[in-house]
Formats: sequence, structure tokens, C-alpha cells
Amino acid sequence: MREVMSHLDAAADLEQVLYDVHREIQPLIGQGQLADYIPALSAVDPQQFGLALATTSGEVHGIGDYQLPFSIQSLSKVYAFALALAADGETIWERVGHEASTHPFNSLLQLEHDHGIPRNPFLNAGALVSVDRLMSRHGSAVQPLREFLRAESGNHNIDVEKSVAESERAHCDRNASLAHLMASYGNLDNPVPNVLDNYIEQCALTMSCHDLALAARFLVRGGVRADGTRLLSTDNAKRINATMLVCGMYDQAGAFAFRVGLPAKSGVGGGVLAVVPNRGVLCVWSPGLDRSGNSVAGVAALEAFSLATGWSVF
Ligand SMILES: NC(=O)CC[C@H](N)C(=O)O
Repeated sequence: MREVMSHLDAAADLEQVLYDVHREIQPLIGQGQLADYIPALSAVDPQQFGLALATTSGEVHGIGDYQLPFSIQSLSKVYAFALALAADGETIWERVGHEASTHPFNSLLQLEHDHGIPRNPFLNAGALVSVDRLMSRHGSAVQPLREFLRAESGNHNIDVEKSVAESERAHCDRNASLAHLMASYGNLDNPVPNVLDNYIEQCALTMSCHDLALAARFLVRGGVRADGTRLLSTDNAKRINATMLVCGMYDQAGAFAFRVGLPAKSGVGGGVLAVVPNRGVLCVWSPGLDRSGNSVAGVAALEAFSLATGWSVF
């Protein structure tokens, strides 16, 4: 394994690994279920697969549909939380925790038990906190988030897919319940309908693996943005990575750490972001999901990549 690792900085070797990974997981593409609780997401072709690696220096290697935009859904939670943490600093931890949850990402049970303080920023309730904090600072959450994603990826066409937002808006009773419950505990400052609207729009942003991986490089650059300015302190960048490791794959976080061993975050559009410290960010996409809402082929690809390269935090 060490030997493989030491040779891997050569671009040609990385391309070969991506090619081998794609071939290896081919039988899994199309397996799993589409996220039909948001009808627009169930209209997507399940046979799609893309994998990109953006290195710390900004080179991008990719395979398959890695330049095709898809619905980022909960991947948005990583970037939105980073912006909220950058704005609020330590005080944000009074409103949201950093503990794992064994409950599904949209569960109400734990939230009631914890008096309206979500366990972590990657559950839907936790993401509503980030949205609320950004709205209090900027009047909008989705706008500063979109600006950030455009700047970090260099793609100024990144935008909200209105049909996906409409589709989620028509089926958002559960997220509305989460928001109202938090509001009843005083953990939202802005009106619930506005918070929900911003949340739904940020989930409906459409991006490719290429752009998502580029835009998350601040997590492997100790909090430093693409233009060299600092978004987060090194400590806070580390804390986001740690929170991803423990909470990013929901109730499968333990299984994912066992199989892959990288901080990661999934979304029900089928995307998974994974951070490889000091090396780069991987983003994989394939729409078929397992029962926890994680991409079946995506997780398998990250496992195959990590086994082939030895890249992991362990
Ligand atoms: N895990 C996810 O990607 C969930 C995001 C989705 N928009 C929801 O609120 O249910």
C-alpha cells in the first residue's frame, strides 16, 4: 500500500486509479433507489456516475460524468455551515452540536429530546441553523452560498434549479416540522417560511463533481480559499472535517469510516464529498441511494479509491 501511495503524485497514476475504480464499481451503477420523496429527483437517469479529484493546488482529475451538473442537496450543508461558522465563530456551537446521530437525517425524535438543538450541522435541522444564521447576517442564505461556490469553483453559472426547488417545496412538511419545532425552542431567529425557502433553494443548487470538489478545497487548505484569503482558522477547518467524519454519512458514518476512512458528506441527489487531508477533495456522484440516503456506487467508488491509493485519515 505504501508503495502505491508514494507513486501516486504523478497525474498519470491518478488517472489510472480513477479508470480502474470506475471499471470495478460498474456493476453497482444503477443499484439502490432514487430519492422519490422529492419527485424531481426521481426523474434522474440512475445510470450516471462521475468521480473527480481536485488536488490542493487546484488540478482536477475526473472520470465518467464528472462534469455533469446534478442536485447537490445535502452537500450544500458543508459549505453553508462553513460560512456560518466563519461569520459566527464559536457561538454557533450554542445552537448546533457536533455529535453523531443514529437517527435519519430528517428525524424529529432526537430534536425534541435535545430541546431544539440539532445534534450536528449535517442533519436537516442542523442545516436550518446555518441558514438562519446566514439570513440574520446577509438577509439571505442561498445568495452568499451561491457567490461562494461560484468564486471557489470559478464557475459563474452555478445556480438554483427552480424545478427541483418547486418539487421540494411541494413536499416539505417534515422539514417544516423540524423548523417549527426549533422555532418553538427559540433556536431560529427568522420566520420559518423564509428559513425553509432558503434551505430548499440551497439544496436545489446544481453543480458537477468537478466544481463541488474544487469548491471544498478550503477544507484541505486549512481554511484558506482559492484566492488565498482565509475563510476559517486552521482549527475550525479541522473541526468541520472532524464533524464530517463523525456525522457526514448519517447513521452509516461508522460503516463509512470502516470502509473508506475519510471525512465525507452525502446528499440525496447521489453526491458524496470526501476530504483527503493534504492531498485534495474527491467528489463522486451516482443517483442510486442506500437506505440511509447515501449513493451506493458512490460509496463503493470511494472505498475502491481509498484501497487503491492508501489515502485515508487512518
Ligand atoms: N440528505 C439530503 O440530501 C436531504 C436534503 C433534502 N433537501 C431534504 O431536506 O430532505
